[in-house]
Amino acid sequence: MEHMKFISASQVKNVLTFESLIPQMEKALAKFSDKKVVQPVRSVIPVKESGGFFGLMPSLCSEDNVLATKLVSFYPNNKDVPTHNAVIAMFNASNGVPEVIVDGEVITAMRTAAVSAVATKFLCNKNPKVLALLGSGVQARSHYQALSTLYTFEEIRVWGRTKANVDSLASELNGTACHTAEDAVKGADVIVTVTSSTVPILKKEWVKPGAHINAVGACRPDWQEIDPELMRSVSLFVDSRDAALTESGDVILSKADIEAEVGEVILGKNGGRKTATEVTLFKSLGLAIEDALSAKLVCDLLSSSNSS
Ligand SMILES: NC(=O)C1=CN([C@@H]2O[C@H](COP(=O)(O)OP(=O)(O)OC[C@H]3O[C@@H](n4cnc5c(N)ncnc54)[C@H](O)[C@@H]3O)[C@@H](O)[C@H]2O)C=CC1
Ligand SMILES: O=C(O)C1=NCCCC1
Repeated sequence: MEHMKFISASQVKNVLTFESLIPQMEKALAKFSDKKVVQPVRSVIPVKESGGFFGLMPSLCSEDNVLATKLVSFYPNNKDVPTHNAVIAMFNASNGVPEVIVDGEVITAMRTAAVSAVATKFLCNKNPKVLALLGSGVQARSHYQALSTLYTFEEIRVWGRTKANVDSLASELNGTACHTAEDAVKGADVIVTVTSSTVPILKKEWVKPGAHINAVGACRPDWQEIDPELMRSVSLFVDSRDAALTESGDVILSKADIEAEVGEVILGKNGGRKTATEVTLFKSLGLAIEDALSAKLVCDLLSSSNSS
């Protein structure tokens, strides 16, 4: 390990774009559901003293020569440092030698939103006009950017727990700061839940027929962001069935039936949305292969920018 490389967050930020990442995440979801990826459900250790969690996310995709693991911490109570921190360690899949460590903070922010963009592309009705963001942190910003790569929204609405953050995000996005979650989601075509809430914040009666929801928070088996009645009424898509049934309080506690993995929709094994009026919901937990293929993309982009 004489020559281990490190790629910093600012290097990642300089080369990674949603235009390049979204197709890569479509590939990651499809390969995962096509069983081309070896990946256990992540192991998570609660760090009780600080209310934080530490997760280990390994994956192998031999056809891409990718062997990697993300180490991620999420400390929802952090104030002066980011709530989510990560590194992605890349190994040579042929000989097992570690080659590069990539900062995972920007990748986690961007790949999660890119994955939601893919789910939205496959599940949403055509021409969504109103986007509602519930949450005003890192993922809210990132989801706006990723979804705006695919769609031109006429209206952006933001709601969150902290008024100052909601006001500043809404003004940054030229959107509307909403006083209640209900105000934000009424009539919205695409709804994104990106909070650290552990109790439901989105109710069934607020959601318009035909809406699409990306449910991104609540990654613990006893945490929820979505009203269980809404969970049971939607067409439910997930990134991984195994992960959803192990980690998602929204899925486990509501006992909602899973329609398919989004990767199965991409592969054409499931038809996705069946009617214009049903509500589709993508429950995202985050897959290790998303991180591995994002880190590989960063390495490839950096080496092509260095050689030109
Ligand atoms: N599915 C996935 O792949 C990933 C999911 N996440 C999850 O997405 C969520 C958002 O992550 P970030 O934006 O990075 O975190 P962040 O810390 O930047 O933002 C969290 C947001 O949640 C709000 N919030 C906290 N408690 C709340 C409550 N009780 N009610 C309403 N709002 C509340 C905060 O005010 C803030 O706006 C978290 O739950 C996080 O764990 C994060 C990364 C990947
Ligand atoms: O996939 C990830 O990375 C995360 N998922 C859930 C919350 C922590 C980070």
